[in-house]
Amino acid sequence: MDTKMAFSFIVSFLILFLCFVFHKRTKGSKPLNLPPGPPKLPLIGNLHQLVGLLPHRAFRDLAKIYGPIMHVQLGKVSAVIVSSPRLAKEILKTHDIAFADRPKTFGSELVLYKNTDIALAPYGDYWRQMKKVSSLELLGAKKVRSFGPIREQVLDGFMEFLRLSSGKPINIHKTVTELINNVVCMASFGKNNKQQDALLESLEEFAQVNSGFYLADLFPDFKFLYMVSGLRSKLMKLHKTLDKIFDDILEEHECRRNAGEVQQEDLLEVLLKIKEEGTLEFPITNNNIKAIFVDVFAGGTDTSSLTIEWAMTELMRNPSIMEKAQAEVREAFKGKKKIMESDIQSLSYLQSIIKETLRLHPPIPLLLPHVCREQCQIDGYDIPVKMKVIINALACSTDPEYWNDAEIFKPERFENTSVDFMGTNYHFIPFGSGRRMCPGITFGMITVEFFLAQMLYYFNWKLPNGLNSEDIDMAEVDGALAAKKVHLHLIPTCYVPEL
Ligand code: HEM
Repeated sequence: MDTKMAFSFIVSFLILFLCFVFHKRTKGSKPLNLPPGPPKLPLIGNLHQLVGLLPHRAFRDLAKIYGPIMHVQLGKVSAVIVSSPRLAKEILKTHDIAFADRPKTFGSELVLYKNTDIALAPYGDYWRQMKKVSSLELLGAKKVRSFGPIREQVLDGFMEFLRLSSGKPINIHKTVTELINNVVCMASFGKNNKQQDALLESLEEFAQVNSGFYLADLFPDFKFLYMVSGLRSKLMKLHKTLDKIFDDILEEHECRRNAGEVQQEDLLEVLLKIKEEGTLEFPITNNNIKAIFVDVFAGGTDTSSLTIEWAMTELMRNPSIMEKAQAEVREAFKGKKKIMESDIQSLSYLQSIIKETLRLHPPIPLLLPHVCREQCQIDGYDIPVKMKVIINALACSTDPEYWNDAEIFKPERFENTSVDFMGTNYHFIPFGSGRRMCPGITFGMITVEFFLAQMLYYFNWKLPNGLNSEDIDMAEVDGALAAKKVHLHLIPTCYVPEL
């Protein structure tokens, strides 16, 4: 560390400490019966218990000691962590309205145009209106089905790429993410966009710096931290880049519209029409549309691609499950020259594999944070207004009280049961539940299923460099998304179907 950096670090720390002491003296403490939790250190609270660990795994371990409802102090942010299906139901169903808010961060206000997207919009009339638009007009079953030809076109290209790569290792993460980004881009704007890679890169960076675990967000009262930590300039730069990309996309779309080239109703066209009709109670602007596309790209790309990567990883680690899955698709598609999206509905074993993947590797293991709007009691403890509430979906989907052999990959557990991810089985909530539940389930799941079905039908897979299945690194990256830390590389070899 150079002298200048060391100096600014020491000064920040001192100011932080003085602010902390001052705050403690001026604020009277209320006699609330908060949930129990691990002992807290002055200033940093429980942050030291998370250093170098993955929050969803560290919280799951702490819950084994302190119980399924825990109070933690993350710097200056007070949070309640819920880790059991019974209490997740209390928050997401019984007291759904009381916990339907989201936290605001400096980053979300800036990059999401004052939180006017859907995912991080505060609970209220604007959010309700846009959630309805997303569920009915953008991501409803009919609209998602209308993008079938796009998925088929992208997958045809992928299968051709795999045939050409036969015998050579490919990076599953990189390839699948790029292709799903193509699907999302074509569904959103009607065509691929030359800036789509830059868009994805910026959104990945935003997801990282807006995870809620950045120093400045953990001490939100101390605004200077945004400056000294460099987060402010990073976010300003990100906002500028994204804004320019979206402006270019809007301009190009306008030109294509004027030239009569917009044929199929892509998502941008749907939103522009809604804007122009002017029938919404809260009229939307181009900035609101840009904020919604941040959700569509951030929510629609990595979640699906990492599910495919984890599913392939588990299949490589479990050869008998891979064999059974390939037998299912090869029987179902026997004699077909081309696989259409309508053909995948009968693949019940593949669907169980996807559910089991989402159970052990929920892409957003802590869901998106909820915020309490009305003081209420959960399990006898007080949860005050503004308290951040984090639901540990991973802890719920691996709770040994609900799952036998909870840590073992066993798709058969989903056979002959009605347990699904639609938000009513609180021991399995990879998409959340209640008012703030994910509206993109159909879009995400159809993509994951169609990709996996074709990858398993047309190809056999093996690990490169003589690796064994036990050698696969199962570590996750640190961030809001539980992506695989070391990308999965696999060698495809063509399977010639019997006609
Ligand atoms: C495998 C795929 C996906 C997974 C696992 C997933 C998961 C989630 C989760 C856990 C939440 C938060 C729920 C909560 O806080 O209680 C969420 C919210 C959301 N997701 Fe997804 N998602 C996926 C795909 C998509 C897609 C494809 C889109 C859009 C194209 C999307 C858009 C959204 C939006 C807009 C929200 C915010 C809803 C709200 O706050 O009201 N997601 N998603």
